[in-house]
Amino acid sequence: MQNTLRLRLLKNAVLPEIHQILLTPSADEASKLQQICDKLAHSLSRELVWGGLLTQSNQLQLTSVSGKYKKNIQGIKLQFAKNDADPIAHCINRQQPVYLNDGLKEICERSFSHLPEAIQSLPLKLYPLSTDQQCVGILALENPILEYDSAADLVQLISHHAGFALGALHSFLSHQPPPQELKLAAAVFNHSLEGIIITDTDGAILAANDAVSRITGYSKAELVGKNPRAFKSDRHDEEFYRDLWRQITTKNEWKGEIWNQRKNGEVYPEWLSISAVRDSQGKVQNYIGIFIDISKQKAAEKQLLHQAYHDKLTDLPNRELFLDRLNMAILQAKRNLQEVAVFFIDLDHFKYINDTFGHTQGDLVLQKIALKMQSCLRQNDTLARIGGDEFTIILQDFDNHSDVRQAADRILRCIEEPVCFENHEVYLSASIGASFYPEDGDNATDLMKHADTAMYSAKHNGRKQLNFFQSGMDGYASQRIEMENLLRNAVENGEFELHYQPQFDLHSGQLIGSEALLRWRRPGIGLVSPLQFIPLAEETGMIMPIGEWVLNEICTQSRAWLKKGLKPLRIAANLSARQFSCTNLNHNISTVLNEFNLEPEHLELELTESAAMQHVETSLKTMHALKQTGVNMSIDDFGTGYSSLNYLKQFPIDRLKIDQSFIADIDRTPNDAALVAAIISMARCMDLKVIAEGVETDEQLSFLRMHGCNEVQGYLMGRPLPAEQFGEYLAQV
Ligand SMILES: Nc1nc2c(ncn2[C@@H]2O[C@@H]3COP(=O)(O)O[C@H]4[C@@H](O)[C@H](n5cnc6c(=O)[nH]c(N)nc65)O[C@@H]4COP(=O)(O)O[C@H]3[C@H]2O)c(=O)[nH]1
Repeated sequence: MQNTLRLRLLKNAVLPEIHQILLTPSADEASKLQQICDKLAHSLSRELVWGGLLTQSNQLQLTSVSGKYKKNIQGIKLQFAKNDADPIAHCINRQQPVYLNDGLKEICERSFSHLPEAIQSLPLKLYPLSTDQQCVGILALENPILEYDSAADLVQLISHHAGFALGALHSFLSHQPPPQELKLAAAVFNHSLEGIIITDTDGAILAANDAVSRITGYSKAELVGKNPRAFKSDRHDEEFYRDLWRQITTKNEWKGEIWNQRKNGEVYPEWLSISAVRDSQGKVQNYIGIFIDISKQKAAEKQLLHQAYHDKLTDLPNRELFLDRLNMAILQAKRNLQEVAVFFIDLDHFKYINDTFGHTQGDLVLQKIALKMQSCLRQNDTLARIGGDEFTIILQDFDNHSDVRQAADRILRCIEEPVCFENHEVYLSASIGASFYPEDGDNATDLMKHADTAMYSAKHNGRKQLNFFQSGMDGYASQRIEMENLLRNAVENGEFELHYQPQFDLHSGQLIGSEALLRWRRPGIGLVSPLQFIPLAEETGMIMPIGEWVLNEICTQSRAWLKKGLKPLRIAANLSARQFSCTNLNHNISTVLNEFNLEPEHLELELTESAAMQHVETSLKTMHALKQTGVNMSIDDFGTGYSSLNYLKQFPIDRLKIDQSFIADIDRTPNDAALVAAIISMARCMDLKVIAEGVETDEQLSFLRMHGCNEVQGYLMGRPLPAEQFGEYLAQV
């Protein structure tokens, strides 16, 4: 009873300590065995306890010895026979304790012959250190004296546990890389930039490296024992996690992007791979999660995606995104039986802004225009920039077409408000074309094409307006392309000619000049009015070579008439707004005058009021430069624009040309009569000459004379004539 009690006490005291030794993380089997020997020698008061481990060459090496003769025994390798007659082989093969009455003498006597007789013959009991599958060594204890004999059970239990633990460690080590590699693996684990988490099968974290703490914000102490569920964000639903675990169970791993939460609550994306670690029986032992924080990559990816679908200058959606949204809008409208409106917006004469102020300022203006347009749209309307000065809009959820018209009017009005930048103020306008789903097309391509066609029609009809697409406009678009091609060849093919219309002094009645008016003699068609092709030539830039041809032709003709002995005559040339904004215009004019040896005062440049007033500051500079060349200058179509008198005073011009629309109605519309009278008196005050064009009747002529108009031009006095006929006319006057 006493022995049983003592044994129980011993068991309670010794077993946990032995377990502690066995579970302490260490790969050194001999040292664990040594600690066990020491513990048993001390607790059971034995003079000799030793432990031997089986070597690869099948010897038993006494790696651990406790007791007085430790030094003499430790390290000895015992050779033993394979059959059960050898007690060591018996213990190992049968996995049973073996009692040695004659102690060490019974095993490999030669190995211990140097020891004192008392030790050599100390009775011993050998216990196998074994698992079910294999034996890794032997634990030997001085034979228990009788009173402690019952401790044999305890020693057997210990040897069994030790055998199991050492066996497991042995098989682990035999599958592991050598210690140097183990150290390297540990270094990789600790210093890896990837977060590495090892959990048990319940998901409790057993180990986490520094990167995990850095990424999640939890300290290592906080992490151990925690379930990675703590990192869950609300970005994924339960099905996502169910699917994740389904994959780990069936495919042993899951890889993918996941949004997790840091300790501070911040949700971030990570690239995570979770693998299940299984034992040789395929049973899951652990889970290993390896992840990297991809928030920076995600941000860069987002940025790239944004750039791919947005315009760099205005940050508005670009063509790709616009088409994508339009397709969506069409699908939605199809479902809800609704309409979609598409606007194609082109700024009128935007090129002048770039040409005049430079591209940087031009870009600034575009940004301001984009902001303005955005401000007059609803939140779910899409505004995109699809090219230089081209914008497109998708409108949804409107009741009728008049709502769409109102939206377009709002846009037109806000574009017409002055744009201020640095010390400048510019006035712009736009032309808008609109098409509707399903009326004008059931797909994005057709709707865009038709809105574009409608926009060209708006330009053709005088700009600054909205035109809805109509089926006949298709023809207009193809006509336009055809016309553009024909115009391109017209200069080269010599299809242009100039007609000259005389201008007279109203008081003396003398011929004082002429205006050169362009005609296009289209093969097979005949003469085409400039009104039919000048706007297109302006738009496409074709006006530049055409304008150059006109100036050259005027000079050639003047020289020819002079050569014929005719009196020199002032000839007025119409200058397009595009030509006027050309930076080396004054140089070109001087060159051509020099080339033909003509006096500059015999050339007059007519600039329309709207072109002159468009960029007044620049106009002023250009006009002064032109004036330096000695040519005359006049403002054409005066009265139709919005001249600022303040600027007008500063323009170095010689005459104002009153637009023929006022002259036509002088005798019918009192307002026009009053306006013409006012223009004449204002010009007089400003010391400018006034010429009235489109004079067709004697009444108009009398009115102009009565109000002091200086010069006149019109069918009443003479129609425009081809050069040859005009030469003949000149010869007569
Ligand atoms: N009803 C009526 N019309 C009269 C009368 N007297 C003259 N006209 C017409 O009025 C227009 C006057 O030219 P504009 O105002 O400069 O208006 C010109 C001018 O703006 C432009 N244009 C003509 N030639 C050129 C050119 O070489 N370059 C440029 N950029 N534009 C040109 O085309 C416009 C139209 O030219 P045209 O068809 O030749 O038309 C001419 C002329 O034929 C009249 O008594 N009654």
